[in-house]
Amino acid sequence: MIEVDELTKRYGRRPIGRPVIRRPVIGRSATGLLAIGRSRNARPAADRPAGPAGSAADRPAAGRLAVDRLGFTVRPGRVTGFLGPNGAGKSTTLRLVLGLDEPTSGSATVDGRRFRELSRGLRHVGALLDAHDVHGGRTAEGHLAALARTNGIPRRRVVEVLAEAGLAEAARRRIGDYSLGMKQRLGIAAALLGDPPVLLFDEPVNGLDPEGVLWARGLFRRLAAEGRTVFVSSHLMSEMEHTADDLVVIGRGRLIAAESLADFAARGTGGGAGRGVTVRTADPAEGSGLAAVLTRAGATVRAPQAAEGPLVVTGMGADRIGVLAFRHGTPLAELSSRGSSLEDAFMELTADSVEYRRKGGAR
Ligand SMILES: Nc1ncnc2c1ncn2[C@@H]1O[C@H](COP(=O)(O)OP(=O)(O)OP(=O)(O)O)[C@@H](O)[C@H]1O
Repeated sequence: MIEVDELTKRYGRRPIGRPVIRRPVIGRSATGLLAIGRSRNARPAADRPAGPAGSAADRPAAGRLAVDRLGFTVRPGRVTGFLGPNGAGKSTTLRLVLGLDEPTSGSATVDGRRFRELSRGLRHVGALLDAHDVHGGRTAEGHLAALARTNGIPRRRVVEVLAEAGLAEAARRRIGDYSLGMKQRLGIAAALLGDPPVLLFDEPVNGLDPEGVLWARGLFRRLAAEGRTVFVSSHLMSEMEHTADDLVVIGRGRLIAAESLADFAARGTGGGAGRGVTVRTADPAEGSGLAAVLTRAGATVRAPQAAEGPLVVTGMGADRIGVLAFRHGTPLAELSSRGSSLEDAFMELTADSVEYRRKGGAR
């Protein structure tokens, strides 16, 4: 179980125009998990070379409240999706949970203890934060073997997780030659290495092909079915709706929702029937009869624009429409929900938190 309580992170000021210094944190902790993460803290000002006098590099950027009194619980035996628009604070929260950054206030614990207090490292928590945080000159096998060695994990696990991730044949190739999707698979393999009860994945399906996405979804479901805590971040609701049992949704560092997927979907416009259902009858002439039946049952029916066009029904779900059509003896050629209520709920609830969007454009 992961518990986050009043967690707050305010980043310090850093000069404009300088990149974030991302220092490897390998060896900073005996846990070994830190070997697959990096600190994103900028170097302290005194530590940095000065920029040209009066340049943008000398002007301080305002400190950034990336995580703002965040509180939620991630339960075992379930896949929990961690959602929010770009820059919402998801990666920062995951780094705080993993002890890779210090919170300004509040706490994050894994099974009741701060991550740094956990002695079993990768055998307690597995994480994929950034698939690129690997040594390009190593082979996948060498990388995993090194992690296994420093965490007291049997060598046979390296072979097992490489097979699980579909990388058995590429195990002896340089990671530098891997595609993004292969690096994601390797990152997931590394998270599984210690057979941990708690797993965190930051945007794990980025770069995966459709087969890879299906594999990852199946894997997360299986890990949860085994009783593990599975926390998966994404900025896309469509990724989560096939995988997650629960959702934690944040925007601008603040909690927007922490509830089951079903409860979250019910918040969408019309509770699932908001965008309507497309209904096409096999015989266009039967459409008006069905429209009358549906209207009597309480639905709103928009008539087809052309004789052979579909009806658009709102205020009633596809399942109920199917039952009424069946009872009325009307064969259907098409019955489909128009868009997802989850997507609606996500867009509506995070609308005020979206920071980066095209001016004058649709979200
Ligand atoms: N080391 C840092 N120093 C200063 N600001 C930072 C640092 N790391 C992140 N931020 C800022 O904190 C905010 C939250 O960033 P974070 O990467 O946690 O968001 P995110 O939800 O993971 O976004 P995305 O989906 O785009 O990856 C952003 O405004 C980001 O610019």
